[in-house]
Amino acid sequence: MEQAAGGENVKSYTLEQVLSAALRQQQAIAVWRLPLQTEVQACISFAPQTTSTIPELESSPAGFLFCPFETEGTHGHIFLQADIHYSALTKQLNTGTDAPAAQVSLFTEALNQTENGKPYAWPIPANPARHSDRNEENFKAAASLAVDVIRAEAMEKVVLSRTSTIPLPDAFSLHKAFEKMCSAYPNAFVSLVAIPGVGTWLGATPEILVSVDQQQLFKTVALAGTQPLCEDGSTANAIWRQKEIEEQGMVERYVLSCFKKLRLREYTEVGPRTVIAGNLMHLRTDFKVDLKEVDFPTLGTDMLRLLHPTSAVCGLPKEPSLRFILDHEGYDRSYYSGFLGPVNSEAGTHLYVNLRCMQLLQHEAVLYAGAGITGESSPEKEWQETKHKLQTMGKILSEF
Ligand SMILES: C=C(O[C@H]1C=CC=C(C(=O)O)[C@@H]1O)C(=O)O
Repeated sequence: MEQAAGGENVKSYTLEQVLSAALRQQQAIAVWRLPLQTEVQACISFAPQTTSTIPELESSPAGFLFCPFETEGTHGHIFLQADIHYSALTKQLNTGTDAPAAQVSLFTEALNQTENGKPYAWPIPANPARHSDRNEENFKAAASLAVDVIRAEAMEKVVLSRTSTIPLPDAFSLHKAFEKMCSAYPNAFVSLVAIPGVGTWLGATPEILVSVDQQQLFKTVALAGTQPLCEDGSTANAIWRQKEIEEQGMVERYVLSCFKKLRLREYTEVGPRTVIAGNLMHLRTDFKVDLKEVDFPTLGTDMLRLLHPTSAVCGLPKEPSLRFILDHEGYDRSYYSGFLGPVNSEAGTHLYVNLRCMQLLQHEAVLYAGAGITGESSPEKEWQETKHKLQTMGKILSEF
C-alpha cells in the first residue's frame, strides 16, 4: 500500500522540482521512461543498498536496480528501494510503506521550497577513475589483436569498447537532457540515475536484459549487429553482411544455452528482425516465456545471473572474452554495459543493458560505446561503429 506523500494536501510537482529537491538533499534518485510509453517515473531512496552479488528479484521490494559490468569487480550492485515514487503523468508523489517518516517530511519540505529554474549540482563519483580516452590507433590495435586471438580459436567473439570525454555545454541542464532523450529516442529505455558517492548516468538503451511484466510474461532478447539507419528511416531495405548475421547468431546461441542450463524448453523465439535504435539498426531475436504456464517462479533472477554479461557486451565464451577485455580495453567500464531498471514496479520488473549512455562529471561527460569483434572484423569498421554509437548521447549534448 502506498500513501500520498505530504499528508492529505496532495500537491503536484514537476520532474524538475523532484530532481532538484533530491539532488539538493543529496538523496539517490532514478528517473526512467519505458520504451514506447509516455509516463516518466522516478524513485527516491534514502538508504541505497549496495551488495556484491546480483540480488534476488522476486522477493525484492519495489525499487530500481543499478548494476556494474563486472559482477565480481570493485563497483557495487546498487538497489534503490522506492521510499518515494513519482509519476510525471499524475505529477504526484507516493510514499512507500517502509519509508522513514522523518526523511519523507524533510524531503517534501525541501520540495515545497524548490522553484523551477534554480540550478542544482549532480553527484560525481567519490574517486573518479583517471583515464584518458583511447585514441583511434590504440582501439584499432586492440581490435586487430582480438581478431588474431579469435582466428587462433582462443575465443569466438569479444566486445571492445571505449570512452569519449567531452566538455558539458554551458547551457546543459540535467532534466532537459532527460526530456531531450525521451523525445529523441521513443523506442529506447531512457534513464537518469544519480547516486551520491557513485555518480550520475544518463542513457537511452535499446537492449532488454530481463523483464517480467504484470502478466508474468518473461522476456529477453539477443541483440547484435549494427549498421547506420537507412536514409528512408525504414528497416524494409536493410541488408546484413555475414559478419553481423554470425555475430548476432552467437548472442542468440548464448541465450539458448542459458535456457538449456535451466532445463527450460517452453519458450518462444521470434527473429532475428531488424530494429531501429536512434541513428542505427540492429538484429534482434525476441524470447518469451509465460511464467504462468511453466512452473518457474525464479526464472527472472536465474536468467539474469546466467545472462549477464551477455555476449552482446562481453563475448563468447564468457571467461576468455572477459579476460581479454580486462587485459586490453585499458579502462574501467564501471556501470557501462552493466544493467539497470525498475524492479517490482506497478508495471513489473524491466532490466536493460546500460548502453548508449554517458556519465556526468562536474564539467564533462564521459560517453561509452563498444563493438562486437569476430574473426571477420575490420578494425576500421569497428572504430566507425563506436563513433556512430557515441552519437546517441553526443546528439543530446549538441542540442544545448
Ligand atoms: C556494446 C554496444 O552495443 C551492443 C549492442 C548491440 C550491437 C552491438 C554490436 O553490433 O556490436 C553490441 O553488441 C554499445 O552500444 O556500446
